[in-house]
Amino acid sequence: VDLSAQIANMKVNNLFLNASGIHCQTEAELDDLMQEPVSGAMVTKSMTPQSRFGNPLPRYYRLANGSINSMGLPNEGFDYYMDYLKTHDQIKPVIVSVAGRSKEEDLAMLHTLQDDDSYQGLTELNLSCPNVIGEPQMAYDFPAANDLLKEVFSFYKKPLGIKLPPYFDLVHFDQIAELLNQYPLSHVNTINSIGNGLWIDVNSETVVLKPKGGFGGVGGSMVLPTALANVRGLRQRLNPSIKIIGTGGVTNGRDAFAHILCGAEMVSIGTQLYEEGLGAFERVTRELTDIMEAKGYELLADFRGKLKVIE
Ligand SMILES: O=C(O)c1[nH]c(=O)[nH]c(=O)c1Cl
Repeated sequence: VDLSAQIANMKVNNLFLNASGIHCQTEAELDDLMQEPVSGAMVTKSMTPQSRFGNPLPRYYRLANGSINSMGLPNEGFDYYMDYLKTHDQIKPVIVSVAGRSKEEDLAMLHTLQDDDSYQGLTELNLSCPNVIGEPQMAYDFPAANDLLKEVFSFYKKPLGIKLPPYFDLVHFDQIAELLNQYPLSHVNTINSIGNGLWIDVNSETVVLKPKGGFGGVGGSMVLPTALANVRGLRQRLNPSIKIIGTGGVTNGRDAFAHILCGAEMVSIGTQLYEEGLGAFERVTRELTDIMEAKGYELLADFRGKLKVIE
């Protein structure tokens, strides 16, 4: 799938997809996403070479205005998802999310995808999982990320995007964009959860997640300002050929509209999709369509990236 081809004159109805990790680990969940009539694409749970149970429970907790998770990359393993693609009609593009626990694991999975002539899909290299115990986030280690991407693009010739964590300093927007602009990326998906937050139950004076002493990635409506900043900051700095999937904090049509104003080509829904169910796609799409009609916009391209600043 070439996102730009799908994006050309996209109307609202195929704008949305799930955030990786949400309703996308098992065959049954993937079938639900495949059959869901409104979303325009879907992404798998980030996969590792072997299946993983992930971190001990409790590892997800809903907050008043978001979520915190320390799942620890639970997934069915690379071969399971390859089999899924080979045995199911792709009614919509399936983005394959890859998250090796080392450079070697990333390269091994990407070599297999590159060498598999039957695989013509869009792949997303997740450089931003914050919850694998003892593993630093590659996307915060610029030299290591550059080494990895240099090696990846020496052999990987199919469409490839990367999933980034949020950055919080404009100098880091400059640095990651300068790094990424060297490579023929299909897209950047930003943001992943805000890593290593901490939530406390004051009544019991206890953390709410078991792994990592309670530290986990934060998502949901409270991360919208950070998500919008990262979509906007990267859109302003990345080559136009690198599309942006906006992820983070989308709960309604207004949030999706804001992501598109910042330059998002497609928009993921994560925490809200998990809490509300797949019906969120239809609701958010309807809300966005209503906003567009009220404003006189017919196409997403009519306002994409056209955020105004105060002169
Ligand atoms: O703990 C996880 O599985 C996880 N959780 C996240 O919030 N982002 C990720 O990329 C991953 Cl891989």
